[in-house]
Amino acid sequence: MKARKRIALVAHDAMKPALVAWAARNREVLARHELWGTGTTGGKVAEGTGLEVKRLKSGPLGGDQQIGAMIAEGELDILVFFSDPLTAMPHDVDVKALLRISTLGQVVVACNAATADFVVASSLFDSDYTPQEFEAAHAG
Ligand SMILES: O=C(CO)COP(=O)(O)O
Repeated sequence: MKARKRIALVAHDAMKPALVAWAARNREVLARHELWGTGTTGGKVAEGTGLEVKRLKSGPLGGDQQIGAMIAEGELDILVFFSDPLTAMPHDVDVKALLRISTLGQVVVACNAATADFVVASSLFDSDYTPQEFEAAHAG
């Protein structure tokens, strides 16, 4: 991972205000990185914060899968995904697939504001940390 992180922002409808509020609170930090988002989330974050967000398709229409494909290609470092734990989603399989490929791809995943705050506060966030180098440094 390079110092300039490639960050995907995704939120289910009930969680969009919380993600926009989180992004606004961390606007200065996020402005130094490359931001991607599913369609509606990306639009709301851009509108609410003035940050530049590259928008993919809406989640239920393939946006989650597009983000998953980027992760499979090694094109994203961090996924901030405020999922709704209280509502059944028609595209639940896409959500599961996205979290699965994120786990496999060593992507940093934050599913709520508490974790997202820890991620941006980490000393690793503004470093050239890579999970592979970290493992090598701490092996045996
Ligand atoms: O459904 C989503 C994630 O599963 C988010 O999609 P939107 O940002 O287009 O609402």
